[in-house]
Amino acid sequence: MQKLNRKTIQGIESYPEKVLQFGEGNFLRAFVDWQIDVMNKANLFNGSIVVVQPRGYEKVERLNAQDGLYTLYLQGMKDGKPVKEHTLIQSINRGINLYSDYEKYLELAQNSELRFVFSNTTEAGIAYQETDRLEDRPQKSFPGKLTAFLYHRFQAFNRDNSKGLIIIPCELIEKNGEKLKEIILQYAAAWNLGAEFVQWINDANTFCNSLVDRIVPGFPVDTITEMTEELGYQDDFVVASEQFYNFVIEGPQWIKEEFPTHLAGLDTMFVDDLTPYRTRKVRILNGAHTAMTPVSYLYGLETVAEAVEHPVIGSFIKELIFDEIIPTLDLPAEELASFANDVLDRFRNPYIKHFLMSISLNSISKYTTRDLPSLLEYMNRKKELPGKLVFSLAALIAFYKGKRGAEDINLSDDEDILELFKAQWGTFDGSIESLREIVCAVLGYEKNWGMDLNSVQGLADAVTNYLHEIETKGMKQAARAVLKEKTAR
Ligand SMILES: NC(=O)c1ccc[n+]([C@@H]2O[C@H](COP(=O)([O-])OP(=O)(O)OC[C@H]3O[C@@H](n4cnc5c(N)ncnc54)[C@H](O)[C@@H]3O)[C@@H](O)[C@H]2O)c1
Ligand SMILES: O=P(O)(O)OC[C@@H](O)[C@@H](O)[C@H](O)[C@H](O)CO
Repeated sequence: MQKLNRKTIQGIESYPEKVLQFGEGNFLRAFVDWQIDVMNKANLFNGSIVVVQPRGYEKVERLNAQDGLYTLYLQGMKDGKPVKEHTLIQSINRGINLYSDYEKYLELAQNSELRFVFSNTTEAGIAYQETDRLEDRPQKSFPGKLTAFLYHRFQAFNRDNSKGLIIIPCELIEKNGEKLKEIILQYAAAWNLGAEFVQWINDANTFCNSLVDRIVPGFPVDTITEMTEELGYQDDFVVASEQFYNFVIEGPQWIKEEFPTHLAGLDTMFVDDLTPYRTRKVRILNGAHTAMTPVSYLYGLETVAEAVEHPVIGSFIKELIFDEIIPTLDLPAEELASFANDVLDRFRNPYIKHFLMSISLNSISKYTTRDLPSLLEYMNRKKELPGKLVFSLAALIAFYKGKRGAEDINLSDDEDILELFKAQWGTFDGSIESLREIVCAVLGYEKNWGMDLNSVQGLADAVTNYLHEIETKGMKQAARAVLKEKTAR
């Protein structure tokens, strides 16, 4: 079988390099790079992407072996009909290995046609790293790397304001653009880059906050053999995604002239305030994902679709969304219900296997940003605890015991979180008192929750009771019981 690259596939277009992208991951390839490919194929953007890997370099080298080409499978409902299609994405021109080719990175900073920066470095990526220096090749952090790039550009073009960039981070954190800019200015101060550089960052560059939405399970492990036969080439970067997408960019309307998604029939939105879109998406879609994962996995299920279609777990998820998350949001009820129903349909997508284990990564911090605000707001509004949200917190603590029956669970989270759970579950003697101690220690881990959750009235007791039920009766019985309850015990 021939390998995918620009020699084996004829007629691949090349475009001037207009975009620097931090991240070679599945999501960006199925989202931003796809949108740029759609615009290029409609002769509307005429630009290609240079990818740098935020950490390491192996993937970018492997992507270069395919000359940046890869296949995107889009599978799901499109205009009301189930559609499964694939397309060869040609928008990535090359990747740069920052460890061996840092000079090429600096050369790119001198390219006058370069205009955009996109990134997706996970929720952990937009962070200041005190040890980063301007002289490092490369800096450890993504914002450190970008600051060095921008400083080189500022010098190369002699402070020219017309050579600034439009910077659109896609990380799922609040005010991602503002946060990134803040850290760049922090580096500018720490590295003594001068007031003129700070002025140039402020005047010449446009930092946008953004919200992204598309379910991208990534490399289709279970169907790659049939796909390879269908494609007729070997592609190590195939990415599978749903059809649905939503890209909301908080930034000036003039960006549309340079990034004309609307002319290509893409409904990417440019808005003044993305807060309502973000809250709705993070609380309903991501909140449901994070809350359903430990419950469904310990129930014995593997994928999101199995969970939503399941008679018990499916009802659990619906009640969680409609009875406990939606009542804490301020958008019109009909709009929220329609969004939630669409989300449930997306979860049911029969074409893609979205594994619960892949969603489970960093679940403890995800619960803080995606579910805890709903739990606290519910308590604030109704003066009682929401049963399913509390139950899912108990299920999360059970999940972090690291066992599903005799099977080990491959937990993936920050070292301190894994240590906390290991130490706590290490003390478990089978009694409810010992479970209470575990719960109190977890709820008291302020570093994660941003507060001591033991101060939420009744929460420690309710979590302990649910955890006791999960431990003694098993998830199947415990989940069935919680369905009948309106509030937490
Ligand atoms: N896959 C989806 O459905 C989807 C949808 C919307 C948003 N997202 C977000 O995108 C992020 C990446 O998802 P993906 O599916 O592309 O995963 P992936 O594993 O394919 O890619 C992860 C990317 O993040 C980088 N990275 C990982 N840890 C990092 C760190 N500590 N600092 C800097 N960079 C780091 C990796 O180098 C890689 O580029 C996730 O955090 C997720 O929140 C994913
Ligand atoms: O990608 P994560 O690990 O941050 O979260 C898992 C899912 O909730 C997430 O990927 C959603 O599928 C996505 O946010 C949909 O746009």
